[in-house]
Amino acid sequence: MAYIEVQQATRQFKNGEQVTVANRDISFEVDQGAVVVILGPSGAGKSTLLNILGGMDSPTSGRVLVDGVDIAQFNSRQLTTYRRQAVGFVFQFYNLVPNLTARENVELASQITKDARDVDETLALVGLTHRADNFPAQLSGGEQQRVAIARAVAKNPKLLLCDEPTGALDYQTGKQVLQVIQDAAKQTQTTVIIVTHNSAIAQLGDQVIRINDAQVQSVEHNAHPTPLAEIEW
Ligand SMILES: Nc1ncnc2c1ncn2[C@@H]1O[C@H](COP(=O)(O)OP(=O)(O)OP(=O)(O)O)[C@@H](O)[C@H]1O
Repeated sequence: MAYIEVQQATRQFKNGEQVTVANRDISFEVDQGAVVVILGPSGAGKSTLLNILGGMDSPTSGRVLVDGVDIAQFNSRQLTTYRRQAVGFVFQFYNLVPNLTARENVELASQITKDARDVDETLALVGLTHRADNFPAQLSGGEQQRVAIARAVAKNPKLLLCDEPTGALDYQTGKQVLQVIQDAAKQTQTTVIIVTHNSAIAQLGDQVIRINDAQVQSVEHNAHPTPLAEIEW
């Protein structure tokens, strides 16, 4: 059985008379430890899908099996536990706590998880040992994003969800950050889902899911993902 199985997931939003279908009959499977890129234009429904996988939202209908459990059936308390224990998030704008140091930001995440990784080892994993005592404002964008990755990975999550993780970074820094995500994921055997509208990033995925107009357009398996150093965008 695949690690993630999304089966005909639909998410509708109702606003008075108006109904928006953000995800329509979405189905795909993901193997454990895979790096998956979800690609699609603005408004295609990527964030909606990521929110569902991350337990921040539930589909209106359909099943979302993660490690054999249907999270679409979870009540809000179960979703909170799922988010806390099973999911690491990396956002476009880092979302670090400004008055905590890099180490303290990572500690904050590890403290709420049962099976957390060692904080200093995790900072070393993202190459930030020397910046551990700095506050976010003292760090570059790329360094802040690496703290955010460390914070997500420190929870030892089943799933690492990244929403446009390079969206606020320049070209070279963006590449370095993707490399950190890829290396951290492979070393920790974490399943990674990266949402982006940048089709160049798709080449690094073990799997690429293209979404358009709320639906899955194609699912591609990549036996030989392109090494990041060779990807240009
Ligand atoms: N809470 C909501 N209420 C109503 N409509 C929503 C809500 N969230 C998303 N939508 C609509 O669902 C559709 C898909 O939105 P979504 O944010 O998932 O797309 P996206 O692919 O992530 O876009 P972007 O790349 O611009 O973030 C859009 O038409 C959006 O307006």
